[in-house]
Amino acid sequence: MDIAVQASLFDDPTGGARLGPLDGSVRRRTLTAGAWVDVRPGWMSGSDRLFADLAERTVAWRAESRRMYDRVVAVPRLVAFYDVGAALPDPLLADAMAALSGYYLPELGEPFVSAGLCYYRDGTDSVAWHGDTIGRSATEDTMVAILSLGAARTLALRPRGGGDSVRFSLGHGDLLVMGGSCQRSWEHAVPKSSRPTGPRVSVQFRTRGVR
Ligand SMILES: O=C(O)CCC(=O)C(=O)O
Ligand SMILES: [Fe+2]
Repeated sequence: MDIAVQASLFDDPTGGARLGPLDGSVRRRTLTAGAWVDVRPGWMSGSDRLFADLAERTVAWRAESRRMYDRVVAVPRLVAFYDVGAALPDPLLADAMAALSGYYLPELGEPFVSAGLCYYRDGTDSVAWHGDTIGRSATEDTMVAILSLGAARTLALRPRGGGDSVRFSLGHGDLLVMGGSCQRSWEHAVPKSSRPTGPRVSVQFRTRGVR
């Protein structure tokens, strides 16, 4: 590759990343009890630079070692949390949050304001079954929007109190949104993978007062 071209690629602060449209390209799957999941594969393209930066450079990852949500869950993974008003580790994440807020505002009635980041270093990192039920989501419908970067991992959902689970494979740049009663009436997990699995970063956008 020509040196000048290469230099200009590095100069591009987005690293060539681009968010596709949401209008007309989000597919909704209705679950039971007022829960639903929206999926938009390949929402962010060209996100290799963003992924590498988040994984290795711009995020102060910490180990998670606390009681999480409504039960004690195993959380072998690294995390970082950007609460309302905090500068996100990359302007692309601010763009993503703004785009999600705009698209979902008519249905959600409020913007996404926080970002939780999780780093799954390999297939042995995971998060066990839980709902995001800290705060208003314990009693109210909400949405949790997930932008997945890096290696593909399964996000599994199952109804609380038993029933068949539903599995989604989340790949590089994919968007998945859990909505309605999903945090209260269903649980979700990222199971361990026994196959060789590369690193993955998950970005979860939530509304005010929801963890
Ligand atoms: O890794 C994911 O995409 C899901 C993370 C999650 O459920 C959580 O942190 O609450
Ligand atoms: Fe969660």
